[in-house]
Amino acid sequence: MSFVVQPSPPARPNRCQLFGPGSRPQIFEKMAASAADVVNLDLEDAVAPDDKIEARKNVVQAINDIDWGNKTLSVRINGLDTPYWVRDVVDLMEQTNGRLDLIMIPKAGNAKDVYAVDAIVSAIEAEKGREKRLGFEVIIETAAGLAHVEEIAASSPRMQAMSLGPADYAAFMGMQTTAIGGTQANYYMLEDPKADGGARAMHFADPWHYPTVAIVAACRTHGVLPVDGPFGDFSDPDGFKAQALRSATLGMVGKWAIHPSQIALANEIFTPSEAAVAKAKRIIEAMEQAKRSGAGAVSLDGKLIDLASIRQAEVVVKQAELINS
Ligand SMILES: CC(C)(COP(=O)(O)OP(=O)(O)OC[C@H]1O[C@@H](n2cnc3c(N)ncnc32)[C@H](O)[C@@H]1OP(=O)(O)O)[C@@H](O)C(=O)NCCC(=O)NCCSC(=O)C[C@H](O)C(=O)O
Ligand SMILES: [Mg+2]
Repeated sequence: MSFVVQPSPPARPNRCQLFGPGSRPQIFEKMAASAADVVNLDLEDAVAPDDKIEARKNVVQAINDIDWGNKTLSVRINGLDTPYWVRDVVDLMEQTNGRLDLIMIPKAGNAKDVYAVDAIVSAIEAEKGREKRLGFEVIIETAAGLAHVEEIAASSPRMQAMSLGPADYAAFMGMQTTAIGGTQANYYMLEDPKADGGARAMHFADPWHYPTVAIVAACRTHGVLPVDGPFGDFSDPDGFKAQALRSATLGMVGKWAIHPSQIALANEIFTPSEAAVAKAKRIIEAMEQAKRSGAGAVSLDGKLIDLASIRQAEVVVKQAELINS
């Protein structure tokens, strides 16, 4: 046990982050009317270089003009290795009305990347006398980002969320795939040749397991929301759900949607089911009784529960309360 208490992440739902290119203003109203908790207007990789300036203008106008309701509103700026990002930040800070909640920093490679954006945002916030502090979210999608994941999570009090970007991650790691997330056909093990009469079933492994766990650990240490990134094949709802279930099981709180058909899937998987909440409440109740009778560990439905079970059950109950609040 550490003397350092694990800080809580921001208390807001983040089950689904819906992305849309800044160069496609026709869909902005649909994004605002969607059931996603977070809307991400994109200035980065979904916008062609020739459209960057126009997309920035569209996004500034949309932030000011559209009713975004109670959504968390975020803009993904261009990467710090491009000529666009400084103007992205300055225009968002100087030309919008204060509705913007977050800036998403793509390809964050170390804490200095976040510091650079923080310096500009802090200066303009102070100059303009803005009372609402803009938050940051980052994408871990490079080898450097993964190597420095913890310092990035700890980089600024503005940090609210951290996503895995499987497409760029695969590219920067030199992985042999062009798919965006999900099962990789060549990442499997064959059953022992001596087992099952030599039939040799294939067992697919999860190439996203390591970065997912690294992100979750860094986020949980520093009070940041860990989020699963995009699943590119929007014609494969089962594949999306399987990926989302894996990341939810490992501690992530939500997933990106790159098409409206993925919003309900993400919301379903990252909302604890009634059965899961009921079971969690039974565990808490049983442990309350156990504590009153002086026991630290008891059995419930033929299984061990102890004080750690309370903490596990509270994760489920708190997540459900957050969503229903
Ligand atoms: C993927 C798309 C290009 C598909 O667009 P489209 O062909 O228009 O789809 P549909 O015809 O099926 O659309 C059906 C209706 O839904 C509306 N629509 C489409 N997309 C969106 C959206 N994102 N938000 C809201 N509404 C949307 C259409 O207008 C249709 O409406 P209607 O006509 O009224 O029925 C497109 O979905 C798209 O652009 N998606 C977002 C792409 C994006 O932002 N990508 C960036 C994030 S992923 C990434 O960057 C990788 C990551 O960084 C990494 O490294 O892993
Ligand atoms: Mg990317």
